[in-house]
Amino acid sequence: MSTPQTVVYANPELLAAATAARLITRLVDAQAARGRASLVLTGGRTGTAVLEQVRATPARDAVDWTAIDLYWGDERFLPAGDPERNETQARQALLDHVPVPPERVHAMAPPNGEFGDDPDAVAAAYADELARATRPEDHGPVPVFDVCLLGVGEEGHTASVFPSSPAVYETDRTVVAVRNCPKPPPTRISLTLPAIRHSAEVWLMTTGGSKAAAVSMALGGAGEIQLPAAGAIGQRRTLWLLDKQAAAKVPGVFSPPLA
Ligand SMILES: O=C(O)[C@H](O)[C@@H](O)[C@H](O)[C@H](O)COP(=O)(O)O
Repeated sequence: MSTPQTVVYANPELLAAATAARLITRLVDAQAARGRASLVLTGGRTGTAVLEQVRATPARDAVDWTAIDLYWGDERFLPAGDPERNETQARQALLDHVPVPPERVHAMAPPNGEFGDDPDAVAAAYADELARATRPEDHGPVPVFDVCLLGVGEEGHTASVFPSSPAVYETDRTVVAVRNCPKPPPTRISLTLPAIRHSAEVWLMTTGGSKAAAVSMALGGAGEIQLPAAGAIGQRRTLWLLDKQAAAKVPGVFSPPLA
């Protein structure tokens, strides 16, 4: 497992633009090496802003969008097309603007989809889909995602794994239903930390002073039960991508001048 690296940006806009550039380069490198790439998307303002920046840059066309598999780290259990679904927001931000084949966009099913309104059934189906997508070299129940994008909540959640929740104690399943979420909507589908940790690289991205305490605790050695984001670690790389406000309580980190 990798040791977290921290990169601080002067403001959220620079974080989103620079992370979009970093992501494009990472995907291009993965495709150059293996002819394909896999990416786990996240909901939330920061994750969506990064996708919007990917869409906006000409460099996006360096990625072969027909040779990428897209997954989600979590999904709000809302009907297809609901504006609050992470899938809806990702499609509007980027996916509707690049030629990813529909069969390579692996959305978590909605309650009005083929697996019905039982979130446990939807979670199990997504776990099966991930298992089917694995190759022998993945050596596990989910693919080794090239990059797993994640946000961070004020109290330290990531994906939809919340502090001291049943999901954070999950050691076997790769995808679970989450109920009674402190962050609406109350019902979600989420990768578990063991699934997230199967990624080659995990990028946690967050901004704003309200996240500073959680970021400081996560990077200061907090345990994953109380601070699930602390357990989001990549096999080869773990990046914390922060603006100055979110990094304000992280000691000794290089911080650029305010742009
Ligand atoms: O469905 C969601 O809401 C996300 O998956 C969630 O994990 C989000 O990334 C964090 O809550 C941070 O959200 P912000 O970036 O908007 O602060």
